[in-house]
Order: sequence, then C-alpha cells, then structure tokens
Amino acid sequence: MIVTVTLNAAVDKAYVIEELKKGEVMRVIRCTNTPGGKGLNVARVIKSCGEEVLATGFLGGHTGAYVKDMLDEQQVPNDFFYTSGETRACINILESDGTSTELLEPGEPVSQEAVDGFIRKYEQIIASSNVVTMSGSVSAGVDTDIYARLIEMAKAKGKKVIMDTSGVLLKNGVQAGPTMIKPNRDEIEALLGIKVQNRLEVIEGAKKLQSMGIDFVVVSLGAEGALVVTKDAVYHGQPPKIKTVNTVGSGDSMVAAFAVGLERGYEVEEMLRYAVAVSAANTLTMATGSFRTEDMERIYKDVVVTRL
Ligand SMILES: Nc1ncnc2c1ncn2[C@@H]1O[C@H](COP(=O)(O)OP(=O)(O)OP(=O)(O)O)[C@@H](O)[C@H]1O
Ligand SMILES: O=P(O)(O)OC[C@@]1(O)O[C@H](CO)[C@@H](O)[C@@H]1O
Repeated sequence: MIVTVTLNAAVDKAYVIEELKKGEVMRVIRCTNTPGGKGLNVARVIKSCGEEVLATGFLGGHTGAYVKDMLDEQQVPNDFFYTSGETRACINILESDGTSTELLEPGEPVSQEAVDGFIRKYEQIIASSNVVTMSGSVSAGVDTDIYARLIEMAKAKGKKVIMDTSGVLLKNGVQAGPTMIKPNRDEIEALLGIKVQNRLEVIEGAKKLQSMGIDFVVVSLGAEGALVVTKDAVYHGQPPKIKTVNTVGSGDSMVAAFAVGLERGYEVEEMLRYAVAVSAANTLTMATGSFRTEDMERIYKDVVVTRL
C-alpha cells in the first residue's frame, strides 16, 4: 500500500473564463471543485494507476468535511486528523488561450496538539505501507522540519519515501535522506543556492543532491520530460509532443507514478517511462490530477528514455 501525506489540503477550484482582466468583475463560465493540495492529487492518480492507497494529513471545518465527501465519492481511501481550522481553497483560473493563474490560500494555522495527534496517527498508518509520499506546503504552526521528522519515522520502519515540496521544507527534508525527491529547476537553484543555465548544470545540481544520500533525484522539465539521477547513472525521459489542456497537477501525477513504480519494484528506466507517460496524460484532461488510461498507454509507447 502507498500512503500519501497532505498537510495543507484544499478544495481546488478550477475557474474557466474567457480572459482574465485585472480590476474587472468577471463571471466564471464553468467551475469544478476537486480535492486538492498536492498530496490529494497524488492519491487520486495512484488509485487510477490501480494501486492501493491511503490519504492522510489534516482536514478541518466545513471545507474539510466537503473534501472528505469528495474523496469518499471518488472512492479514495482516507484517514485524516481533524483540526478546528478550516481547510483552504486553491483557485486555478484557466483562460481560453491556455493561460493558467493559480491563487493558493495559505491554510489556517494548526496547533501543536494537532501536529502531535497527526504524528501518532501517521505512525500507525505507515505500519502497513511500503511507500510513503509527502507533498506540498504546510500551514502556520507546523514546524519546517516536519517532513524530516516524518521521513525519519518512515525510514526507521523500512519504508520508501518520496518528498515533493519546496523552500525550507525541502531543504530540511533532504537532510533526512528520502528515497526520492522531485525538484524542478527553480527548486534546485533555491536548494543549492546556485543558478542553473542549461541541462548539464541541472544534472550537476541533481548529482550534488543525490550524493547527499537520496537514491533517486527526479528533475521535472515540463514539456521536456524529466531526468532521473541515481548513484550509477543519469536518465532522461522525453514525452511526445502533445496539445495540453491543463498542466496543473502534472508534477503530482509524476510523483504518483513513481510511487507506483517503487511499489511494483520497477527498474529505474521503466519507472521513468511510466511516470512521464502518466504525467503527460494528466495534461490532456481539464481535471487536476487525473488521466485517461488510453492517453497514458498511447503516450507510454512514444516516451523516449535515454541513458545519458
Ligand atoms: N507540456 C507538456 N507536455 C508533455 N508533458 C508534460 C508537459 N508539461 C508537463 N508534462 C509532464 O509532467 C511532468 C511534470 O511537469 P512539470 O515539470 O511542469 O512539474 P511541476 O513543475 O512539478 O508542475 P506542477 O507543480 O504544476 O504540478 C513533466 O516531467 C512531464 O512528464
Ligand atoms: O500549497 P501546495 O500544497 O504546495 O500547492 C497546492 C496546489 O497548488 O498544488 C496542486 C498542484 O500541484 C494544486 O492542486 C494545489 O492546489
């Protein structure tokens, strides 16, 4: 089983409009609500890949209850720690020319008692899992070393851990040696305090991170696919050219597919091909963190994996 951790869950609202005009009253053509916060996208995609998943983290208030209802409706197994603070909303404004603008609420503060309560729950939940993913931001009140703590607990029980976050959470989490991280170019720059100008420098940066005790450093490159750096080799996975509909959540879809790859014991090249296919297929649907199996299977055949 794969456990996904979402410490700052959300109701994701996708607003479809013609064109965003600053300072004007705008009517939304269509609005869809989905359970969000990166980890919930990961959970949904793992389920679509056909693997057993359990979503955990914090939920609170009416919005938290709504997110739980949506997860139950989508048959995504979940076991959250409930807090008094209201779960946030994240808005993705999609214009007819394909532009996407995201507005992410910070999330209400979480108390120390709630953090302690969650950690007790987490310890029990991960006992029956093989792989744990932890994704996204945290709200105020949650220490910036939380992922480092959760990674240490999972590793002590022999679990594989994927961490996908940014800023100081990523910096602190890396110290605990997760099995895999998935920074993008900006996150590598922030983490190492360097500027990366080209693919070679991205690889050099990823190698530095790998040598800090991380088995797989995955760097996602949008339409250019992804790199995987291991102790022994560097791989690149290139998706075919596709006409995207909504790219939000493709990083989460990639994390989900890698978690599935780890769970199934795939070799690194197979894992990369699968992750590129699933994440590229996610860009072909309007819904965040979802893909059609037929898209994924078609793309899978055309992904080019190269050992560099
Ligand atoms: N335009 C695209 N065409 C094909 N595949 C894409 C495209 N955009 C994203 N992907 C796939 O999704 C993966 C993740 O995308 P990206 O690199 O944008 O991640 P990210 O920065 O973490 O994104 P986000 O935070 O929006 O989820 C890519 O490695 C690629 O496989
Ligand atoms: O604040 P976080 O958790 O870092 O990011 C939240 C978020 O933007 O990430 C997802 C896309 O990756 C969206 O579904 C979601 O709302």
